Amino acid sequence: MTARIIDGLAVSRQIRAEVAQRAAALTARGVKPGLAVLLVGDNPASQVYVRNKVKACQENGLHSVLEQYPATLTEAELLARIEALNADPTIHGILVQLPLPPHIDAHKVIETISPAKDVDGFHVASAGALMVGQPGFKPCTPYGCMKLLESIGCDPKGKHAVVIGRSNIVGKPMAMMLLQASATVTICHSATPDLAYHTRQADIVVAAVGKRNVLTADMVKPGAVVIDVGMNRNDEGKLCGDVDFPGVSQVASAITPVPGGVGPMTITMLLVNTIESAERAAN
Ligand SMILES: Nc1nc(=O)c2c([nH]1)NC[C@@H]1CN(c3ccc(C(=O)N[C@@H](CCC(=O)O)C(=O)O)cc3)C=[N+]21
Repeated sequence: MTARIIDGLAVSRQIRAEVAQRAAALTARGVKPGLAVLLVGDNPASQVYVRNKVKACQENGLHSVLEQYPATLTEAELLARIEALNADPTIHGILVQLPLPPHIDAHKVIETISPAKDVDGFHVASAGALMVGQPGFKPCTPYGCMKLLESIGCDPKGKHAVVIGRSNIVGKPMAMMLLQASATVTICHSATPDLAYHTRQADIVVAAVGKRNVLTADMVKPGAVVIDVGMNRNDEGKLCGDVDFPGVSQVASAITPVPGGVGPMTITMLLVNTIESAERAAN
């Protein structure tokens, strides 16, 4: 079997077109959706990411503010900046790019963002809302993975989904979203003794570890759907995921590539959350 490749760029384009329409409608009503992106320090990868986020806003009719601060910014200064943005009616979403310098407590920073503007979905209130099935912002990466499943007509209901990785920003919320969609969910992680035992039973596998070749062809049930959240570099310095793509695509029925899979969806769902926030503010 050769798997269908799930095109994250194409799905992104479609959702971004809807975002642009909603942004235009809001703007016509006098509410231009606005995102503030805060970057502390000069991590080159972070600079590329935040620029891509700002660009995506511009392309789809959202207002964005990029605030760049030196690594010497104090935690108190950052918290004060967030408080000001919480109170700013032109801003509907606040994103503080991670990682933060070690002298700043990321947890404290995230908890200072108003849950109403937490478009990353990282606040404990957002995590709690997801857990109990209440409205709140969903973390963009797993939310994007759900949209990718939807795009190929894969309904998790009644399926066995295996999530590899238990991070607060991907693994845990991914498992919650799949559970909400009525999948039977297994969460595997670094202390799972026999990962392949679990993945071989999965109808859906989501790999979110941050390590190459975590999932190989022998670990996948024929016909399974495979979502690769990994972002790694191979020996040639090329971007690659957690999944052995050439091998697994011979066994799976559908698979996301890296790049061009989950990555673009993360930014797309950030736009969706920001629009959602602006719509709530306008109503
Ligand atoms: N507060 C916060 N929110 C985030 O959402 C957040 C963050 N901090 N810190 C860093 C990670 C990483 N992240 C990515 C987003 C898009 C791509 C993306 O578009 N990737 C492209 C390729 C990009 C390339 O070629 O380098 C793709 O996979 O096709 C990747 C990574 C968001 N993050």
